[in-house]
Amino acid sequence: MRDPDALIARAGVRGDPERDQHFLVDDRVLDRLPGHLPDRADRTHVLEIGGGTGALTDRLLGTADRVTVVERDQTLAAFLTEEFADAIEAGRLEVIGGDALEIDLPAFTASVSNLPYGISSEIAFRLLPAGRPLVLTFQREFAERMVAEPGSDEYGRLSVTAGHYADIEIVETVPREAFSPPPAVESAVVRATPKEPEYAVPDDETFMAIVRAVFTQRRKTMRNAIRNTTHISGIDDPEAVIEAAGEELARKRAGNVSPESFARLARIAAEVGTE
Ligand SMILES: C[S@@+](CC[C@H](N)C(=O)[O-])C[C@H]1O[C@@H](n2cnc3c(N)ncnc32)[C@H](O)[C@@H]1O
Repeated sequence: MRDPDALIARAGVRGDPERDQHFLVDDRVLDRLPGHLPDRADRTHVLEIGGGTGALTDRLLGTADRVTVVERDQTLAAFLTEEFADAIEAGRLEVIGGDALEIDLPAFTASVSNLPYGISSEIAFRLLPAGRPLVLTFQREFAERMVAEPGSDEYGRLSVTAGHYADIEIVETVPREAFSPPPAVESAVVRATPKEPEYAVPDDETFMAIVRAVFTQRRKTMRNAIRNTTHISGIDDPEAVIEAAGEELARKRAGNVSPESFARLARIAAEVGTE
């Protein structure tokens, strides 16, 4: 496997935190990342967002049939193309020099990525609906919000929406020193194993809009949160929704409402609350 420090030296770059560039330099963490995919994950086409100098790309080529890496920085994309010319030639690697938020992402069977932190949420919600296993590195605090349970301080919109698509687990925490340059905070590696939710929703958009709406008012009771956020939720008749949902839910705060109860609320809203 390629040495991460040697890759940085060959690329002749220094990670620029302003551009979300923190390169992983700890071999043990790098070696473990592909192995965090679920055992039965299909590794025929692994997508990596933010290739950097290619230390993770190299490990992915060791386990996947084919890898596509997206890198916005054109200097780094050019370096990856040169460094991994053999794999490209063999049809095992494609380097896309572009912004992962703007390009059409290719169909992939799994993704392992050390995400640019500035856009980790947007990227996660581009990847999760694909229903493929993901191993993603985030800021630790963000990862903790993803896995949080109802009733905890960290539980919120992110926990409900991520959990809608996948079982989310933190599989390891990564210290700042594992990166060059070190980021301001610790990181955590998350495994997302796709699943069908254990509840029915009228459609994902209605469910997501209601969750987004009521968490903007997380200190209010659900009764007031539903009333105050119809411009976000799209609910036309909040009083009918509150009445059908019942007093027990109306008195709770969003932070204590389970995903199943949000799903029930979305079903009620689709039935009685929207025109
Ligand atoms: C945290 S670094 C990870 C680099 C490498 N995978 C590693 O583990 O060492 C994130 C990388 O994403 C790239 N990046 C930042 N924003 C991006 C975007 N919108 N689309 C694609 N790549 C981006 C940065 O240039 C940087 O190389």
